[in-house]
Amino acid sequence: MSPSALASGKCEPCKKGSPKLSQEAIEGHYEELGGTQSADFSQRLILESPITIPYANSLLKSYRFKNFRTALAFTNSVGVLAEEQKHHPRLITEWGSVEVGWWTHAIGGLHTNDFVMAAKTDEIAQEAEGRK
Ligand SMILES: C[C@H](O)[C@H](O)[C@H]1CNC2=NC(N)=NC(=O)C2=N1
Repeated sequence: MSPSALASGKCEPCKKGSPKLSQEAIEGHYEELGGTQSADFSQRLILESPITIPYANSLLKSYRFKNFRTALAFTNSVGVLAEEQKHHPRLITEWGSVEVGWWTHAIGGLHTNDFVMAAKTDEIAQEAEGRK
């Protein structure tokens, strides 16, 4: 799947028994997302953390903005997408940046939904006002 294929995907209902992605599938999707990155993005994948932290096995990315207003507008757009797709991120909005975290709490790990949402979030960011 290319980044644009991921971005045009739809989230499927995810229940407790849904399978987690394999390490191989995660790395494949992660590379696909990498194609949409630009230098001012920082994206990292936290996998197999030796300590128990709430966001181990999640897909995190910081998007930078010129001020708080534009960061908040982007946050709200991602929120609208989340409600549409019924898949919800962790959002940390600060002056000049928003950190978006995707993971699937129903399975305690990463699902294709997370990569679909990350690709859609990148698209929103590309159109967002006040990107830095
Ligand atoms: C019933 C509802 O669709 C589920 O609880 C959804 C809601 N949004 C969700 N969002 C995320 N990130 N992970 C989930 O497992 C999840 N489950």
